[in-house]
Amino acid sequence: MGEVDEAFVQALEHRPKLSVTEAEGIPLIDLSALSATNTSIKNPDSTIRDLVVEIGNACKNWGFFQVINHGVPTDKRRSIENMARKFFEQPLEEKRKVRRDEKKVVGYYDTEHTKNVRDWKEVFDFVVESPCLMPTSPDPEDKEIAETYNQWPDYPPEFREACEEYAKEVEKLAYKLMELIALSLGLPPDSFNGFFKDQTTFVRLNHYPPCPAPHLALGVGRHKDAGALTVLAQDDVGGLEVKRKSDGEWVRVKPTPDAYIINVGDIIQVWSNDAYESVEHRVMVNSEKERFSIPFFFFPSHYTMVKPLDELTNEQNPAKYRAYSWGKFLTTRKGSNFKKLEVENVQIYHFRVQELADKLDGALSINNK
Ligand SMILES: O=C(O)CCC(=O)C(=O)O
Ligand SMILES: [Fe+2]
Repeated sequence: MGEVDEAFVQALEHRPKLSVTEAEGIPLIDLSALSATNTSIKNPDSTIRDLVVEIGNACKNWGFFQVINHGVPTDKRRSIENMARKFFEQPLEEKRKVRRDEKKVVGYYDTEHTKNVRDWKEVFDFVVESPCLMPTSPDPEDKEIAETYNQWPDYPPEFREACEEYAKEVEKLAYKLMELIALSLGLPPDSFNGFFKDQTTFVRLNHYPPCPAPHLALGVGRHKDAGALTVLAQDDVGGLEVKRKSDGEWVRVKPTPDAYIINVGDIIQVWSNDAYESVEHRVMVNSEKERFSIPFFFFPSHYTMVKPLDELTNEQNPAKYRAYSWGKFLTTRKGSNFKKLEVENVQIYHFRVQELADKLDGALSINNK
């Protein structure tokens, strides 16, 4: 077994077990009720209501589920998968022509770190709305906003079209899922839609090459997704592991052909005031096979102030988080991808009301707003 650069090596307690626990019980949800001609989310009949209960339970108990009969055309998925394969096959100097840097925040990148350990992967990112508006600096006083444009490679020639068409289809699915989630929280279905006007959503093409030391390195280290919802396509190789809520065990999400893996992100956790929690996950690599995956990170507009929804808080269940600016949060995270930080990255628990109270050593009387 070969060795890898020290930058990739996980601390002992975070190294993957090479024996795999398959995730029995990650809910598999059939969305065909949504495409039946006589049903609509706006006017839910009993089939939609059953679906809403299923989605609510999956969000509460797992934070992760898979969907089938989701309405995303298979040919659009095949096409972006083929483009990803062709793009990553190229020599490094070709891929680096569209590399990401501190100014161009999307494009090709092969040195991402998760919690200060380098990931065994290369990625290509593109924003779904181009230009996409984002603050230029994490400094709360700096109000400058910049337009982000995608960088498209010359090869393969159909790359851009395949990416844009795919994103359009997955976006429709993401909106439907947010509507079902709203209903499952007892809210009107369109409760979240307004946050996604001027969205900062991006799609990532992930390529995990075979790794000579899969017992030391990870494709992506343990993390939670910061956005609202992630809609993930994985190929048939497998490697995604989810930290099971019931016992903290890392379990593998078995690939289901053409299904999407959906997970609740930090923003839904905050909006729902912890009714639904964002769950930790990571990606294992293996020594024989390369793996591809395509997450769609559904992100609100930069000017969204993320906080528990008023409809979901009251005197008995006060807001557990202070409002934070999504744009500033995102810019802080993006900036940190370029350096190996000595300190932990910004996390939603930094905005927990309790956290603040603890910090001030009880001097503060908790403000329920
Ligand atoms: O590749 C995967 O299966 C998941 C990747 C992931 O969790 C991420 O990019 O946030
Ligand atoms: Fe993730």
